[in-house]
Amino acid sequence: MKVALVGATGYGGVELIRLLHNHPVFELNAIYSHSKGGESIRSYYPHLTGAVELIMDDIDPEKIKAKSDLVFLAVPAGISRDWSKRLRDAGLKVVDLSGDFRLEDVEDYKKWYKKDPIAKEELEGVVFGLADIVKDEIRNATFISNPGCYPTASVLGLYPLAKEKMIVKNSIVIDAKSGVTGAGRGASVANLFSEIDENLKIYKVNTHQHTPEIEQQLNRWDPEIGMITFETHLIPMNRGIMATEYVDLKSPITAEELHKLYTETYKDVKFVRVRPLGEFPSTKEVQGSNYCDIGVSVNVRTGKAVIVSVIDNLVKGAAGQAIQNANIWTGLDEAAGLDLLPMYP
Ligand SMILES: NC(=O)C1=CN([C@@H]2O[C@H](COP(=O)(O)OP(=O)(O)OC[C@H]3O[C@@H](n4cnc5c(N)ncnc54)[C@H](OP(=O)(O)O)[C@@H]3O)[C@@H](O)[C@H]2O)C=CC1
Ligand SMILES: CC(=O)N[C@@H](CCC(=O)OP(=O)(O)O)C(=O)O
Repeated sequence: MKVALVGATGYGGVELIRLLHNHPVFELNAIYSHSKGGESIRSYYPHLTGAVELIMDDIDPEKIKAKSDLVFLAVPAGISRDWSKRLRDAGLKVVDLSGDFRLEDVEDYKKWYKKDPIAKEELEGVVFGLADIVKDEIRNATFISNPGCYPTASVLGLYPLAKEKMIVKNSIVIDAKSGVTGAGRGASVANLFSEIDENLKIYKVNTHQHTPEIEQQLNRWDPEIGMITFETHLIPMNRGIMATEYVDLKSPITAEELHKLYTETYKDVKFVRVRPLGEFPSTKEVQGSNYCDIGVSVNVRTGKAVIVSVIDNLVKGAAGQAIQNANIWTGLDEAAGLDLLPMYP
């Protein structure tokens, strides 16, 4: 099946190029950029020399449709919405990596993304593609909205407790850290080496746009979960997210019982790996892979459940999950092209 990529010059785009290069069915035959049409992707990413030397074209939905059946759209929120519509109108299947279509409440989008809300009709048929959990919804989608990086780690970390309705209202605290590639390739002073190296910064305190996305998903499984406290930090590394979730539970539970809940929930879920009790994952242990690794514990003094979930933001948090979604949507093995061991060390 021929697939296209819009937003090829970005970090999400170039990670899609890497993963699609070895895909057994999807053939990436065309890539697009709004400002670099006519130029070779190699000139922006020399590591692709001799392997992928496609020339980028201007974004033209009709032209894309003539060449490909499915498109991965990896452009910023606020820009994605118009391209999504035009690509869908041209008859393409679209997997969108931006935050534009993730929030069911359009007022939430306005409030947290500080952009004009999307018309409700535009959300019809959109599926929030949390690929490890909602496979049946994905098979019946008309459009896939790929989850955000932090929400992927956080929601997979909390799903077993949410579906069993074990969480005390408004009690969830998520302390999350990300590598710098999460911010994309665009230059900014805040992301200079001299600002990031040997530094740890909290950002978007109580205002992060992924807050309502996490709440929306958790409240689907348990409407009593309410609101969360979600804080994000930038750490001096390229790839990786660690989300540590602190939760009050309605009834006391032992660490063994909690661990059993997680291992049972995820026993048939290929890309979520629950670590043995007492072991906690680190970001390097999933780097370059589509895995989300989880460690669980109970603080016996306070009774809080403490869950640690890690992903590679560019793979499970973006390109990998997008391909997993496209695999499921088109009837392929969900792991096609994604059976990658993490790069270690
Ligand atoms: N980085 C990450 O870890 C994650 C990213 N995402 C999401 O994926 C999407 C892409 O992110 P990322 O690759 O990191 O971002 P980058 O900043 O690295 O790249 C942005 C891309 O968007 C394109 N673009 C910018 N403006 C426009 C426009 N007006 N019209 C069309 N294309 C445009 C750029 O193309 P050009 O070359 O023409 O400038 C570039 O290819 C975003 O929505 C982001 O939120 C989601 C999860 C994780
Ligand atoms: C490190 C870093 O800056 N990460 C970005 C992730 C943004 C992102 O992925 O944007 P969406 O809202 O489109 O999902 C952030 O925290 O805003």
